[in-house]
Amino acid sequence: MNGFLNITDDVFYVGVNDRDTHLFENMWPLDKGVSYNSYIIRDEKNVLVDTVKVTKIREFLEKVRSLLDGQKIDYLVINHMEPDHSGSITEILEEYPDLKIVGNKKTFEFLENFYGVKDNLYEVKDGDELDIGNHKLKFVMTPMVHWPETMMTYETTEKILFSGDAFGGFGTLDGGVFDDEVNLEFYESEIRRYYSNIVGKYSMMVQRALKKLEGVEVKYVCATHGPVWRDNPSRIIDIYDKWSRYETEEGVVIIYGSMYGNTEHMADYLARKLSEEGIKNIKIMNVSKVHLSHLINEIWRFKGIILGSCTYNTGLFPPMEELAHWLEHTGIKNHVMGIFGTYGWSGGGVSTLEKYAEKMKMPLVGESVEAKLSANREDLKKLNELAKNMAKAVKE
Ligand SMILES: Cc1cc2nc3c(=O)[nH]c(=O)nc-3n(C[C@H](O)[C@H](O)[C@H](O)COP(=O)(O)O)c2cc1C
Repeated sequence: MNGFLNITDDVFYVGVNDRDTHLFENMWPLDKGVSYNSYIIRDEKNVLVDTVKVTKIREFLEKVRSLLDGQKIDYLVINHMEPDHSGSITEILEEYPDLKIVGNKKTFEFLENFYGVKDNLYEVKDGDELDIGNHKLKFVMTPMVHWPETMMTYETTEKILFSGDAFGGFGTLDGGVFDDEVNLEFYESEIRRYYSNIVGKYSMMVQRALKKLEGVEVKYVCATHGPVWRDNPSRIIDIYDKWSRYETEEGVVIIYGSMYGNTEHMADYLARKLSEEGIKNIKIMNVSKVHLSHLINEIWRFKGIILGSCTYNTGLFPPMEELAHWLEHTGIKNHVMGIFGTYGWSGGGVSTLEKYAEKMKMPLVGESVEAKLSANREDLKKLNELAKNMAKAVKE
């Protein structure tokens, strides 16, 4: 999107799209890119809220300059110090050397350590307010959502919540910027992929942050990534509440690891049986092919997980091992699990998954199914049973 965009008469979107970066944080595939959102409030004092990744500095500065048209920036509010938002601070300071940087104590530690900046600081604490004319900013500390210094800035006159990374997600803003202009199904999925992989580990802190916002009227949610919510801001707040309480939808994700197709065959069989039991949301995903972030996204969404692994060198198929490790890292809760797999001689895949389920405190819906090399008639019967139990468990 070229140029700046009005959110209200005095509040503007000056963010940028990144379609160049392959991996966010050098880990998460950006198939559909990402936006770095930044905002300006024009008033007696002009305020810039967050900046953008430094690779996009030229486009960003052009937007800021053309909007301000020679006026200065009085304050730069830093809600989050991760470099995809703080990366342009040095350049902004070169252009607007007199501005005051608004942040909390932790923000300023990061600011000095990252960029050597320690002057012109305006420190705020939870609940502090800053009067900039017609608008007033109130600062809400939201530590560990998902860094220690994270905070939100609430503009009390127009009721705009500048929320930092909370409520944000992947996906560039391709023309549509507001929730009423875009395909929400796509963005909600990408917001959940961001949430489940990056923020979800800190769900308890998200809940704390949401409690602080209870009773606060929010007419706009302006996050640092993804769409601006003006039509239905409570929708994204409610979704976040749900995800951070580990609330799930009825459905089952079957993730399998298979070298020669025998374990995959069992996954297909299970899925058909689940369908016959009336489950509509069924996803079969190949752990070797689909990126972890997409697997975790679907797992976070649906109540039922069925993991299937062939045995490899007495244990789990390595890509399944990686998924299991990462899933544990996210701290996911409130799911039910089913297990199946194959082996050739001594086994090890299924028993490793069973130990994993116990460690994860994920109840097994039924007996695991372990086939020797390929599923025989007896194994299929057991898979049928597993599907029935899973269908029952996710409907509860
Ligand atoms: C490289 C390799 C290592 C294996 N290691 C074991 C093992 O340690 N123990 C075992 O019981 N089976 C082992 N197997 C046998 C597989 O688990 C078995 O062939 C299974 O049917 C493979 O399932 P798939 O067709 O879904 O790939 C191994 C197979 C391969 C190719």
